[in-house]
Amino acid sequence: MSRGGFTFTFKVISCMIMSLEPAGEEQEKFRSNSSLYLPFFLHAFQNSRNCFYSGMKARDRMYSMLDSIISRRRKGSEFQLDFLQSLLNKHSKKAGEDEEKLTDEQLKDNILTLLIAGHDTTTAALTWLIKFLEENPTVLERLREEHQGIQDTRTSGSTLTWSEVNNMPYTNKVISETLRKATILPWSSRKAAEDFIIDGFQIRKGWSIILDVVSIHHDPSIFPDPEKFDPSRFDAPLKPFSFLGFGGGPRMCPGINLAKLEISIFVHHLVCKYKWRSLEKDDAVQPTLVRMPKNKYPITVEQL
Ligand code: HEM
Repeated sequence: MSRGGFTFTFKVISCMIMSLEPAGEEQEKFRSNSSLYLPFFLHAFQNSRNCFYSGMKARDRMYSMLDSIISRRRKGSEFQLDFLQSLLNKHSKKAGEDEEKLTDEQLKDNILTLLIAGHDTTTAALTWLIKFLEENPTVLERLREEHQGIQDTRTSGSTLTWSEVNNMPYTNKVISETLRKATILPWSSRKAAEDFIIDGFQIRKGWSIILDVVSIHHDPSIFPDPEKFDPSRFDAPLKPFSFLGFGGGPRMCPGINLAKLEISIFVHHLVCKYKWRSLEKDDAVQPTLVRMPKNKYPITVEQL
């Protein structure tokens, strides 16, 4: 699953951010370079010099590809309605303006940040979701009912409309429960803005703080029977900051709506058209920055 999920999420994100054609040569080059760049992040804690070297080289190749895309756009030989174009429109220097603009280096860093932050997380979310659905047939059945209901009331075509995507209450709960149980990003960090005391511990202004999100998401006083996959936990509003699947506060994930949109569309087609079965039973988690099933959860898929 994970390889297919990786390709799918990469194509969606690279298309939205900088209009790379889903089957084009640039898309393929970007995808293969970013799969070399990612291990550098994911294994940062395992200190691998090989990963670091090949990751930096892949980053430089992506920078030079971005240079040529940006130059085509600046010359006007290419125009697209995408995120890169809105950055370029806002950050091109115009005569008489003294507003601070992003440099091309900063522009390229922003694009790479979105690509890197956006697709591996979404791939992991889809992989866990497929695993949890297979392990919980009653949840799958209810989810399928929601999506078949959408299909049955549609008068034409198979493309989801904006209002259909925004009216999937059970799917939203399944996504949240997936992110709670799997906790794809296991920790977040913050710097204390002021002195404070928490549970009797004194924290000083300026200290770096690591939040252990796995423990919060598996705290039985907040989520009773925490190992159970139970989307109904999200029926009622939760205590603030107890669900941190996309983080919280001003540094919360800016890609939350895009991620939910991608997952909802994927789920719709998956549960309406297919059934699947895992090929291996293994609950181990890969101990990397983005938590994935260690065996990448191989499955066989059949049409319904
Ligand atoms: C299921 C998919 C995703 C999950 C689970 C996820 C989760 C997270 C989490 C937990 C954080 C840290 C928030 C905090 O510290 O409070 C984060 C940050 C971030 N995410 Fe996501 N994310 C996902 C998809 C995306 C997508 C699609 C994009 C963009 C295309 C994106 C871009 C970012 C960026 C740029 C940050 C850093 C924000 C900052 O530091 O100010 N993420 N994400």
